[in-house]
Parts: sequence; C-alpha cells; structure tokens
Amino acid sequence: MIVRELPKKYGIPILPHSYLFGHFPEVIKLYLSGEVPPDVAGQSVGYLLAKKYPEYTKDGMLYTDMWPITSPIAWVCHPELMYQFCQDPSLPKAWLLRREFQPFTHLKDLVTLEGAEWKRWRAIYNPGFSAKNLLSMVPDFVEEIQVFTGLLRSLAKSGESANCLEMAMNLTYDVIGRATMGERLHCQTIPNSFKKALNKQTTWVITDNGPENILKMINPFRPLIMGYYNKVMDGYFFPRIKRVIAEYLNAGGKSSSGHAAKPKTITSLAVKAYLNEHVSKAADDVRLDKSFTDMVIAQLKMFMLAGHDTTASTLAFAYMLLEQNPSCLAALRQEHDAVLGSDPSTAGTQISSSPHLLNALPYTLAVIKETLRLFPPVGSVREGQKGVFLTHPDTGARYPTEHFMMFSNTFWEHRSELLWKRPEEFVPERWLAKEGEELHVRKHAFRPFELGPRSCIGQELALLELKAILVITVREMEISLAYDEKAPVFLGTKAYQIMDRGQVAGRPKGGMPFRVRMVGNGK
Ligand code: HEM
Repeated sequence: MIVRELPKKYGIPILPHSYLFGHFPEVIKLYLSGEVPPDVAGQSVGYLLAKKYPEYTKDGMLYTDMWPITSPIAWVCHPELMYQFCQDPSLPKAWLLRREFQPFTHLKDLVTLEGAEWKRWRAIYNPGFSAKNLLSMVPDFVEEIQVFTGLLRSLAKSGESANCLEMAMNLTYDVIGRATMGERLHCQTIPNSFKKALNKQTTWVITDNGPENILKMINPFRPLIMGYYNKVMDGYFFPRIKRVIAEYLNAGGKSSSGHAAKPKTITSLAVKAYLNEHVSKAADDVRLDKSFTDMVIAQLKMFMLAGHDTTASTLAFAYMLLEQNPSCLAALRQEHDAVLGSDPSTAGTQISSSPHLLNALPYTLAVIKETLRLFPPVGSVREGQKGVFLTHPDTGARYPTEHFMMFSNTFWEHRSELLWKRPEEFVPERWLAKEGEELHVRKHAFRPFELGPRSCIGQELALLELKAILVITVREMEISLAYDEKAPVFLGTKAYQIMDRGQVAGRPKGGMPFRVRMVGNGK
C-alpha cells in the first residue's frame, strides 16, 4: 500500500501495481518471457525491470512491492542518489540483514554492528587491512596460490572438468586464514571442520520470506542446528585465539619496555586492543573474558563469510571474461611479461620477494575492476528513515526512504547506459582513461565494495589477492568453460550470476565448470 501512495503523494511513477499481488505479476511476466532464466540473482531484477520499463526508471529509482516475500524495496541506480544513503548519511543496515545474521554471529560482527560499537571495532581492524600490512602477507598468500596452481596443473593433466568456484573458494578460505589468524587452513587439500560448519550454517540463514525460508523459519530444529554449528566454530576458533594471544605476548606485546609488538594478523589486532585495555601481566595470567572471545569469533566468522565467495566469484568471472575476450587476455599477459619477465614460472617467487610489484600492474587492476563492474557480488541494503529523502541532482525530484529497504543496486548501476559507455561490454581500457576521454569513469559510479564509512574493509585484500592469482596463473594456463551445450545463456554467458540457496553473494551459475590447458612454460 505504501508503494501505491507514491504517485499521489510524491508524483513518483510506479510500475503497474495489483491491489492483491503488488508487483509480483510484473516480475512473473519477466520470468515467463523466456528471456530470463528463473535462477538469475535477485540483484538483476531491478536492472531487468529498468530495461523493460525505461519510462518509469529514467531517474535511476524504482520502487517495488513484493509483499509478503519481502518489505517494499527502493532499487537505486544513480551514484548521487546512492551517495545520499550510503555515504552521507550512511543509513543503518536493513532489518532483513540483521535477521539473517542474528543466529550466525548474534550481530557481533562488523557487517551488522552499528554506532559506537561498530566504530570501535572498525578502528581496531583497519590497520590489519592497510596496504603495508597486506603487502607483508603476500608471501603467505603466494604459498596458498601455489597450491591452487598445483591443483590446476593436475586438472590439466587429467583433462577433466571441475567446479571453478569451489576451487577458488577453497583458495580464498586459505588466504583469509593466513590474513586473519596467520594459519594454514589447508581447505584446498583436506576437509576442514570450520569450513564445513560455515557452509552448513549458511544454508540455514533466512534471506527473505519466500516459501522455502518460511519452512526454515518454522522448523523447530533450526535453532538447534545453528547452535550446534556455532559450537563447532567456537571449538575451532577458541584455541586459535589463545594461541594468537600467547604469540603476541611472547613477541613482546607487553614487554617491559612498554613497546607493543607490531601486529600482523587481523586477529592479533583484536588481541592487542583487548590486552592493552585489560591485561598488564604475563601470558599465563591472561583470563579471557567470554564477551571478548565471543566477539572475536563472531568477527572471524564474518570475515571468512564476507571474504571467501565474493573474491572467489570475482576470480571465476574474470577467467570467463578473459576467455571471451582474447585480446584482453593477450594484453594482460603482455603486462605480466613486461613487469615480471618472460618466464611465468618465476612470477610467484618474484612477487613474494618484491610484493610491491603487484602495485605496478595497471592493466591487471583494470581487468579486475571491469569484472567487478559487470559482476558485483553484492549490493548494500539499508533501512529507510523518516524524514530522509533522496534528491535527484538533475531533476530535483525527491524520493522518500521511510518504510523502504534502500538497495544500492550496483548490478543495475554498473550497467546503466546513462552512466557508462559500452556498458555491456568488457572494456578494461576504461579504467586507464583519463578525465575528458570518452571512456573515463564517472565519480562514485564504481561501487562493488560500496562507498562511504561502511564500505568493504577487505577491498584491498581482495584486490591484492586477485592480482596475485592472475599474475601467477594466466600466463601458464588457458581456461575454457565446460557447460552443457544446452545450458541457458543470459547476458551473453552461461556463467551468468545466480544466488544459490542461503547465499548472500551472486556467483556464476553451477560454479562455472571449466577445463584447464597448460600453456607457455607450464606445458
Ligand atoms: C571481491 C571481493 C569483495 C567484495 C565485492 C565485497 C563487497 C562488500 C560490500 C559491497 C560491502 C558493504 C556491505 C553493506 O553495506 O552491507 C562489504 C562490507 C564488508 N566486507 Fe567485503 N567484499 C569483498 C571482499 C571482502 C573480504 C576479502 C573481506 C574480509 C577478509 C571482506 C569483509 C567485509 C566486511 C567485514 C564488511 C563490513 C564492513 C563494515 O561495515 O565496516 N570483504 N563488502
């Protein structure tokens, strides 16, 4: 009903709206048209409706009513309008997100915390994600990437196809394990109890009020299952936190000189903050406060969750786009030859000993950014507030936020013809264009990590990791997608973005089955 008031009260046009079924008929029509596979990621719906109804969406705003599945949504696709609820002001996260993560972290994680508590923890963790700290971790990351390369080599030898996303996710877990705890998780080679628990738990999170989720909501065993896996994860992390504390203290964290040891891993930063506040004695005397360990475990779980599939999907999509665009792949390889010499097998050792080389690869960064433009894994969802309106910079139209879930719909925004030249094409060169040049990227338009105070804390880690993986792999191997011939194509690819059960990030359909062929020195 809120949506029906928009035309009369604010002069805002809405899509044809049914009294009984809201906007469902419009969305159903989209799917019945046969042009849209039923499993496309929810974030493409705004984009698809905008294509179908340009007359209603030219300001980059679209209100939909999908009650009772979800609250009314305002899909926002204009950088200046996104600015007004993600950057200044930065509205609180949506209730749906909080409900989703409540049983998982009890809202003690950086994604769902708000206010002073969020600020405190963000400040504690920020130094762990600084460029300097991340560069010091590159040798560890390379070690994990070498395992990945070994698995790709075996795959090439066997000639079999494999699930690219799954392999990439195991790698990204291993990398986050190094960054957060300084520990090898070995997810790429052996079963890991924490990974299993996390994967199981995510299938029980509730993303909307759809029929499948209603069944989950009323399932009396759900709290028990969530509780069981939370226990598994507590059991996994607790000794590790104790180990980080011991290591930190042994390294002189509270030395007699009073100089704190330099923290390296993300968990050691939390430990440092805690010890500085609470403890002034030797390692043996440290009594761990449960509220502290609960908080650190919740944060670790969220780092693992937020950082693994987002980065892994981006890698899979990058491989797919490079296969589709051989001239870009050639340019990428050329840059790697120019910076690291023509022997690809030395790339790993070179970037391990000189990690700053990763900052001298503009085309590689352009490839990653262009991949994230076309396939942003997530968008930000905020809670609209009374009295907060978005004002369109050109038309002056005012858009209410109260009663709406405000969705910074990057998938739509990143493909908008009004904002980007050749929006549906893979054009890494746009990231090298200078101001005044046709392809130059408009301010605030690129937001895969969102912008503003709640932007992704892990963005530099993700970019560094992706650069290192591409540098080590693309000159040694050729990727080819291995989908069934009859698999549906959407927006030019069989690896279109979907949202799997219980997942919060878009990922390539079917995990992107692929085959590998070694080339160059790797043959
Ligand atoms: C390509 C990879 C990634 C993408 C596209 C991505 C995207 C995003 C986006 C859009 C947000 C804002 C979410 C919101 O407003 O609700 C976010 C937040 C966050 N991300 Fe990432 N992310 C990536 C990788 C990572 C990694 C590697 C980590 C950690 C190791 C991470 C940890 C987080 C955390 C903790 C937040 C919450 C930050 C805060 O509110 O202070 N992300 N990410």
